[in-house]
Amino acid sequence: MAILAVNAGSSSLKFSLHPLQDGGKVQPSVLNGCIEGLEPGGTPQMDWTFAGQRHQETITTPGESSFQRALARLRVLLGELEGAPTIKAVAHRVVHGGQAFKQSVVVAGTVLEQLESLNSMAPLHQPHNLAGIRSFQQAFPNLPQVACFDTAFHTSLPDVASAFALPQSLTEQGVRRYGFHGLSYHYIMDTLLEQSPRATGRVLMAHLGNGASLCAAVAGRSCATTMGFSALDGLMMGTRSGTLDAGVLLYLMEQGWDHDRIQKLLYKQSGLLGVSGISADMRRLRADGSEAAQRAIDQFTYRVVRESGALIASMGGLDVLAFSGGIGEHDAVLRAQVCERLGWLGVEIDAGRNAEATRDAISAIHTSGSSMEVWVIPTDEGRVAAREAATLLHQGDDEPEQAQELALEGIE
Ligand SMILES: Nc1ncnc2c1ncn2[C@@H]1O[C@H](COP(=O)(O)OP(=O)(O)O)[C@@H](O)[C@H]1O
Ligand SMILES: CC(=O)OP(=O)(O)O
Ligand SMILES: [Mg+2]
Repeated sequence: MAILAVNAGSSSLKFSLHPLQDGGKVQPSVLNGCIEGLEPGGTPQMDWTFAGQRHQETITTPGESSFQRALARLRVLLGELEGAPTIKAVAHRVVHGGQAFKQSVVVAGTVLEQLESLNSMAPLHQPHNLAGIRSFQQAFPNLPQVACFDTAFHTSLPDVASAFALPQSLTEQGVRRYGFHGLSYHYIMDTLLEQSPRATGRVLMAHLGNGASLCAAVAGRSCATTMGFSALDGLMMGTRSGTLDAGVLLYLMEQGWDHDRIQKLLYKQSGLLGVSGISADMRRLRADGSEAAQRAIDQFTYRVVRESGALIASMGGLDVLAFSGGIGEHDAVLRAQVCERLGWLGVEIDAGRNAEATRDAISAIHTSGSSMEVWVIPTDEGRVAAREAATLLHQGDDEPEQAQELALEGIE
């Protein structure tokens, strides 16, 4: 038996298959894949690795939309893989759980409607996450669908960190900091706790990918984070501005900018792409070498350092720093510059270990004289989602009246 973990985005669908041990313990994935080109009119391309073999193909399966075509192909693929375990449930990454969902939930009753009411708080993610759940419900009607929230890891935020300096009535309505990338932080935190006794102290985790954020955790629990009410706050990102003086929005509104134009600006035209005018992709900017590309990289680095300082101060110091996400895992120059600028804290990394850490493995990159540990942790949001689903279903298994026949009959 296994759990299929799914991360449905605006233009991509990431999936991984996690076998379950007896007792419900989740194993690392045996199948990992990504389908890109899912935007309307796009040509879906699937890239997947099974049993150590990588495959790539252009999806030609017919269907109403590129997402439906991709899903139809994925169904067939899951049935074709020789020796793959039977799927017991599908675990979906859903970025926003709002005030109501503080932990993972089996999607039933009004859950989808409640989650839909949060769409405008994460317009780049939530509608696609939920469309993914609906499509998988139709494609695999016999399987439980489990929603696993990015916001759940941050429900431990103290009020002082989660409330904005706004009237209490708005805070009570739910206008407050939720924080995101929680599945990733959950994974990084658990990994650090397995690797180092110091991880029970003050930890700063940097998830630097297309979306980017920082999380401060003490005793394994989130106590401050840079993303807020929406996934716009905090660090500069691939196409998002991060923290912005709200006065800029008032100014733009006075200039006649409407909601949709401002939303597009903040979510799709800013960040590395907006500043460089070249690309949202850090690899392309590093390779470009132009002044505009360097300006965007410098600003990204500066913002990581500045926000790190704020979060470290909120914890009163630091014991462990961890880099993750596409940029955090691969970009040794970024890691070196961030650590150098935090040198006043006593952090020191080994240049050789830092350069080597660009491989897909957990690495410690600090020197023996460093006052804090520095780790590179390849994140695995799918594994956390699968684990959450396995736990929920295991609880369900203990209640005989809820026992269901979960065999994957839908797959031809
Ligand atoms: N070798 C690399 N060097 C620098 N940046 C990289 C490298 N590999 C990937 N990245 C960057 O990682 C980012 C994507 O991160 P990822 O966590 O995969 O994003 P997401 O899951 O949000 O789509 C892109 O900006 C990409 O350029
Ligand atoms: C919440 C968020 O920004 O997610 P991602 O990094 O996947 O875009
Ligand atoms: Mg991501």
